[in-house]
Amino acid sequence: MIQIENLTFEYGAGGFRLRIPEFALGYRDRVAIVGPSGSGKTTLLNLIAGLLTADTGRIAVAGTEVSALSDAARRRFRAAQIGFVFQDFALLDYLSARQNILYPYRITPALTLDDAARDRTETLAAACGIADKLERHPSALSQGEQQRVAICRALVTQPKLILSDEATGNLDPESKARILDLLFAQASEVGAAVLAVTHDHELLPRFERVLDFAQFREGTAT
Ligand SMILES: Nc1ncnc2c1ncn2[C@@H]1O[C@H](COP(=O)(O)OP(=O)(O)OP(=O)(O)O)[C@@H](O)[C@H]1O
Repeated sequence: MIQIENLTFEYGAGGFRLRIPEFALGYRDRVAIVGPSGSGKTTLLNLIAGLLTADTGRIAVAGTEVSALSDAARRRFRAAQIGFVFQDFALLDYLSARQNILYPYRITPALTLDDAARDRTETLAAACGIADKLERHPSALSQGEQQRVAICRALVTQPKLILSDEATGNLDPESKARILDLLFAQASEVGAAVLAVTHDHELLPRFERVLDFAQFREGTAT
């Protein structure tokens, strides 16, 4: 699902530099990313999603080289293939929770907003415990509720790749386990791969593999 070779990326000359010689994520894989704050975990997710562009090297997602696409094509590709739970949720406050969840359908002509998508919104919201909050706007929701809206939005399009940046960070332990169950259940249903940044070490046994960013610190990696 993801193939990375000789990736380098720098935030401007002299800025933080990420170098990953090789990384592969198979279809249906569930891999956790751990590592110190500031080690580049979010940067990697943004590169995979095409929100940042690598300086050198290759990132292929589902066989498509993301950096070779035009901006518009990359947006379409991301919306159709990738569900991204952002660390800061990235919700739009002028929209209700329901409209936020269905937002990918507004911005992606290739996605059809049909009854199935509306039903999935209800099902996901119920599974996340926010079914009665769907008409509220993000500013009237708690951090944990906003996070769950962001999770529903990432899953509603049934993406083949789920990128999650601390998707359970603002939740209590019981909710964390439940949300991870939901992410994995959704992933299994559509055969999706999961790549999840987490600081919750108790969740790591749930993943097949852990990518530790401590190894990339001095620009050396395996
Ligand atoms: N837009 C930016 N411009 C310049 N530097 C940036 C930018 N975004 C992040 N950085 C720097 O890049 C480094 C990696 O940041 P990143 O957010 O990828 O780390 P992280 O491992 O996800 O951290 P955390 O666990 O705290 O979320 C940090 O030193 C950060 O300050």
